[in-house]
Amino acid sequence: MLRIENLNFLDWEAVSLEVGAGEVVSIQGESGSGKSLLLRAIADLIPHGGEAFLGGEACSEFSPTKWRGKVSFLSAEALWWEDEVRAHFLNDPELKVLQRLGLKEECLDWEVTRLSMGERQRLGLLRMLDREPSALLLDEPTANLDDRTSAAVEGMLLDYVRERAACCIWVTHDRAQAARVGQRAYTMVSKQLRKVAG
Ligand SMILES: Nc1ncnc2c1ncn2[C@@H]1O[C@H](COP(=O)(O)OP(=O)(O)OP(=O)(O)O)[C@@H](O)[C@H]1O
Repeated sequence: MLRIENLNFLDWEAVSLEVGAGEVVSIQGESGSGKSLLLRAIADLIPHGGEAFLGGEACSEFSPTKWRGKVSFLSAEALWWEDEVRAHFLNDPELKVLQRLGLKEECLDWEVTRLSMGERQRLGLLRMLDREPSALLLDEPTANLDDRTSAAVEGMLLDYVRERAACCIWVTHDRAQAARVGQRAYTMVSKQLRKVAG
């Protein structure tokens, strides 16, 4: 379980939330309402008060790198630090996995600079799953994708959550997607996280 206790950042109201193993919680909200900041605070990427726990262990008991390996934040604009795509992976993704997401086998040999936004987004997702996180913090994971590829990404993420009993928070602007993927739905309004359904 991912448990968030009184997590606060900037002047947003403190957030407390539990996400069970194999559960997806969706978060919607207007642009600039603080959804990304919340995910970044949970991933310990920005200064915050309160605490997040994974399986009963507090974030503060982990090194930042270890915590982020277990509780992974996926931004629509993931950062790439090596020139070549392959260098970002611990294990090369299987061909059938690349094909499922509509990626070419040779894309692992490409320079990061030649990737389209959608290719970056899908490879960023595979890079995250390669590290086998226990919790996924997804910030608009299908933002740059066409409908068919978006469905493939959605399916892969939901398979991972189910098979690994991972905890997942999924930020999206797509109301239909929020209803499809989430067992519980929240919205960020007036600097508060409010439950809307489920
Ligand atoms: N260090 C900071 N100090 C003050 N305000 C900040 C800081 N970092 C971000 N903000 C502001 O906080 C607000 C929330 O940003 P955030 O990226 O979380 O929005 P969001 O809900 O994810 O939006 P979008 O849907 O457009 O991605 C924005 O107005 C942003 O400018």
